[in-house]
Amino acid sequence: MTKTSFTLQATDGLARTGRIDTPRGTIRTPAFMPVGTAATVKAMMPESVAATGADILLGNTYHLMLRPTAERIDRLGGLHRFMNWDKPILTDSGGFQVMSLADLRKLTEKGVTFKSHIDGSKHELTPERSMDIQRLLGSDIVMCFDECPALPADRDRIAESMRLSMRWAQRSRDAFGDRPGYMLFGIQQGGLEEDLRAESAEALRAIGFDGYAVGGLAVGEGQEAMFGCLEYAPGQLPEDKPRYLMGVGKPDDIVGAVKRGIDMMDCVLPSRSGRTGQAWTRRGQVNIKNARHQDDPRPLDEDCTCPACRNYSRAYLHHVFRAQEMISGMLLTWHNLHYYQELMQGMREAIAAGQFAAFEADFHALRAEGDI
Ligand SMILES: CO[C@@H]1O[C@H](CNc2nc3cc4c(=O)[nH]c(N)nc4cc3[nH]2)[C@H]2OC(C)(C)O[C@@H]12
Repeated sequence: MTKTSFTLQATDGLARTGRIDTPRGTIRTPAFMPVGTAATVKAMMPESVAATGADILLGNTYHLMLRPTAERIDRLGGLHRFMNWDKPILTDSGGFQVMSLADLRKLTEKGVTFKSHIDGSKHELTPERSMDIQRLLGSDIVMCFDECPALPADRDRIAESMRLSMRWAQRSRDAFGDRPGYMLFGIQQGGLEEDLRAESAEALRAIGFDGYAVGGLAVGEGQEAMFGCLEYAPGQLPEDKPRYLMGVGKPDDIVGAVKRGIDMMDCVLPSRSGRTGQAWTRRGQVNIKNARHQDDPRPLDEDCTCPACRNYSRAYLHHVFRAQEMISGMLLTWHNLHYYQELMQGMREAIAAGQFAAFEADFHALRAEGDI
């Protein structure tokens, strides 16, 4: 199969379930994408990531262009071969990471120049260069090169930034060209301003993309403001294409986003917090480094089938975190990613059965406040 397609299979309220078909495999939506920033989902073997149920993972243009460079990965057969992951990969386009990680950034109409946070070397990213890097990586889903303003920002700054991103979206589309089997997603901007978000959605729709991301969120605005934006932003985007909310989030963020019509999400949280001893479970959060787990023979989550919950006690996990053993981050990252994928599967089934409201009620009823 050389084409790509998005098929909506069922809806329940604004929630949707479907599939994105690509030559490298099918992505079941709603989908959660583990983050594999530097060509690895930290502390996980690729086969373990697949075992958690992930259909797709995320890579980053910014990190890979700096090290080992997109040209080297291309010479070695592309990112899938390089990192031994043969399912779909979505790559972010670099603008957001430049603004959150690089030094000495200079933003012009052309693009962004910056110094590497790794070795201080000078680099430039433009829509054209970002498309070229993502092509060299072999990314199945390419993101437009955009600018994501830090919040809070005044309305004029948000409008100006959004309009720049829309001009960059056109340049990204033009530079991407015609690539059957590969998808290009536009990214909506506009901060928390409904009319600016509508203007951005119309600009993207006029250009035409294979999917549409809600960008500019999960940048410190908080869940209430994010959900407020999600009351209208997904509905401004084409209904027949995937809607991707970038950088989200905690389990309750994810359930709330799917409820409001989001199909895809990514977040460093399950892997990053797994490495620090923070476990996410259906009953809430467990900080395994807390002394009260020291003698607890129970698993993290009695109902979880992941290797950490099947084979180890809280006492063991507590011990290996205290002892700073490498297995600690491996086991908790595996558990967290497994839990996130179970959450997504549960929502896909609930939407297909017209039971999303009941699923959401159960989700919240089970979650205790604080450490369990
Ligand atoms: C919980 O993780 C922290 O929160 C950020 C995730 N939030 C986020 N919002 C995003 C927006 C955009 C966007 O508008 N455009 C493009 N191209 N990519 C984006 C990527 C994004 N990721 C992570 O980013 C930092 C490093 C700030 O902390 C993490």
